[in-house]
Amino acid sequence: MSEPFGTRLRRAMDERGPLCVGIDPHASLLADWGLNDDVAGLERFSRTVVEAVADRVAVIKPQSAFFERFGSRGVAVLERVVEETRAAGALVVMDAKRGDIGSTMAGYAEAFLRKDAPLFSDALTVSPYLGYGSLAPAVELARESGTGLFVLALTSNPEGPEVQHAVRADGRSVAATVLAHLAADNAGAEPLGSFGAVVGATVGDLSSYDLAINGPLLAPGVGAQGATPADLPAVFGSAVGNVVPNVSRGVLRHGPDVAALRAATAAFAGEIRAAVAGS
Ligand SMILES: O=c1ccn([C@@H]2O[C@H](COP(=O)(O)O)[C@@H](O)[C@H]2O)c(=O)[nH]1
Repeated sequence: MSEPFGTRLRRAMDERGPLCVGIDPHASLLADWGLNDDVAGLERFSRTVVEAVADRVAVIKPQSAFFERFGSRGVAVLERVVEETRAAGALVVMDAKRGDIGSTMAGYAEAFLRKDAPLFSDALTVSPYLGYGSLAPAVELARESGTGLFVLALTSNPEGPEVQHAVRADGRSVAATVLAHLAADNAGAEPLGSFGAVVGATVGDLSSYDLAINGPLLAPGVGAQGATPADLPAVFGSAVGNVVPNVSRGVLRHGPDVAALRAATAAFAGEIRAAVAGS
């Protein structure tokens, strides 16, 4: 049986720090890097990021949307990015935000979490808004293949609260319900469960939420969306040690120079380390 994602992630965070660098090849970034908005530009951009940082950060998060927009040739680039990232020692969290009825969810799970799949990743972002139970096939396959999930709970965008803060008949919010399901799926896991939540670093006061899910908290929003590493202790409180902060554009805007990408990554990593240590 494969070593669980949560165990591998904890080790990677301890060895390399918790920073996750996102690969988000926006058309505007390709232009800023002097690249064409085509498959060759996509490939050069993504593989430069892998070369610059995959040997030094715990996690790389490719944003599938920016590869899918080029069709099958873009997806082929994504396959190479996944392979090269893992070869360089970083874990891959595929940000594809999949979610569907259970029988279809099984197909999505096979696409990303089955060991011999071309896009086999260490973890996948998923949406629970067809009901957390619809994710069961992905939870089951993740357990089998030693992979993980990051379930959208409290997203970093301003539109999220209208759904996520909605209160159910039992008085509990939708997001709190997602967190409670994750805690149940992570019960008894050591040192960390494999089923994480996406909780934006921009969301502000989380004191009414129980973030003690015994799993990782993927925190987008640092950098371009306005949150800073210094905000993390106040937002996540005692759960800050399980936070995996994601920075995409905040690092990527320093390319295409590899040394500059590395310097930006090191600066974020240092600020995050200092913020977490001082909390
Ligand atoms: O709540 C969420 C969930 C996912 N994301 C994704 O993270 C990155 C953020 O990129 P930045 O350039 O650092 O803003 C991007 O891929 C989003 O789709 C998120 O921002 N918020």
